[in-house]
Amino acid sequence: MSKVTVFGAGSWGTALATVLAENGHDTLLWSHREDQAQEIQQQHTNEKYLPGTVLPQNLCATSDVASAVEHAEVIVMAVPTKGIRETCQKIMKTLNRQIIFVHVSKGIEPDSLIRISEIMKEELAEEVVKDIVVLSGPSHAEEVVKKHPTTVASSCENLESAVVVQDLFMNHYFRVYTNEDVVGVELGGALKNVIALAAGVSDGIGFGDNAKAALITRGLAEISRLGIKMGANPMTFMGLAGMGDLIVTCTSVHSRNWRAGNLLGKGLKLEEVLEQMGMVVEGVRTTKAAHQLADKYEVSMPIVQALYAVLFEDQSAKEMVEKLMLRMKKSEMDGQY
Ligand SMILES: NC(=O)C1=CN([C@@H]2O[C@H](COP(=O)(O)OP(=O)(O)OC[C@H]3O[C@@H](n4cnc5c(N)ncnc54)[C@H](OP(=O)(O)O)[C@@H]3O)[C@@H](O)[C@H]2O)C=CC1
Ligand SMILES: O=C(CO)COP(=O)(O)O
Repeated sequence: MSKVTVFGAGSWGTALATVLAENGHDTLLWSHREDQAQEIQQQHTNEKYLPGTVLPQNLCATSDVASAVEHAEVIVMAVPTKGIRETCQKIMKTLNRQIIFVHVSKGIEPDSLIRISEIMKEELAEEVVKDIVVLSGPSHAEEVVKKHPTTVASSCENLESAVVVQDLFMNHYFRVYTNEDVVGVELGGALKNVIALAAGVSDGIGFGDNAKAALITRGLAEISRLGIKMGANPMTFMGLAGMGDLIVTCTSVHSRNWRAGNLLGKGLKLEEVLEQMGMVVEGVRTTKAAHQLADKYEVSMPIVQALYAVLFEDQSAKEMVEKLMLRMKKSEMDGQY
């Protein structure tokens, strides 16, 4: 049994804390809101993020950072990308020993253009980090708490730590594979959100399965092209953190990115969509980052460009689809990998 603290009590942090508690680990869930920590601790629910779910009785919660840090042999970071720096800074105030960090967030920081593990390395002192492990794959929180079979990858350059995290989470409904390609696993998880937004837009406009299959397939080509230039193993994009997560996010009503895209496709403005969602839509900031990365690495990413124009340049989604379709003709294999 290990002592684990999960930082971030949204849908995913709560679902993962549930898996850990059910696996018998002494699990503490940290929320930045006192009322939410109390709800989880006393009523064993998290109604805003996982309505109707009864959480394990042995799952404890707190909003006190110092006791959350004190508890942890392993820390799981489950806050949205934009909260990673701030949460690491809070943890650094009292952490005085070396532990394994796991992160489960799926984003890339605009402007700095760095991945989550790189952000964490900037904010956490070397002396307190044994390793940073990424846990990522096709895994909607809503299905995990129903114990529906789910598979993810545990990724770290140090395989030993990836295995430690595999062992922490593995059970009969949550299967964890190891993968040593951290760059590919982080990029796959972040960039699929951009394509899922586009798939939602397509569905919102009223296009059908042909269009969605095109977005998934050509989206994967864009992700792979960029990922390979950034040093990822191409095979990762065929795996759970690549194709697997792309499929689940582009096709599931659970996906906030798909749902946000769907509302955009129906004609709502981005600000209206984000207000209506009330949960994190990582793909919006990551579209900005992906657009910048395409420029930086000189990679052709037409779907990313089209979505950027819809989100940030007030272009009509329908017109952007037409532009995508009427680009210069090419071979399917042109600049593919
Ligand atoms: N949901 C899922 O199925 C999956 C999500 N992920 C990834 O996990 C990450 C977290 O997503 P998810 O749990 O779904 O998001 P949610 O929107 O469900 O919850 C976000 C949680 O983070 C809290 N929060 C927001 N900003 C901060 C901050 N600065 N410091 C501390 N806490 C903060 C929110 O609090 P408040 O209520 O006050 O806003 C809320 O509790 C994302 O990167 C997502 O891509 C990965 C796999 C699956
Ligand atoms: O990453 C996820 C599933 O693997 C969750 O996707 P959304 O953030 O779009 O809900």
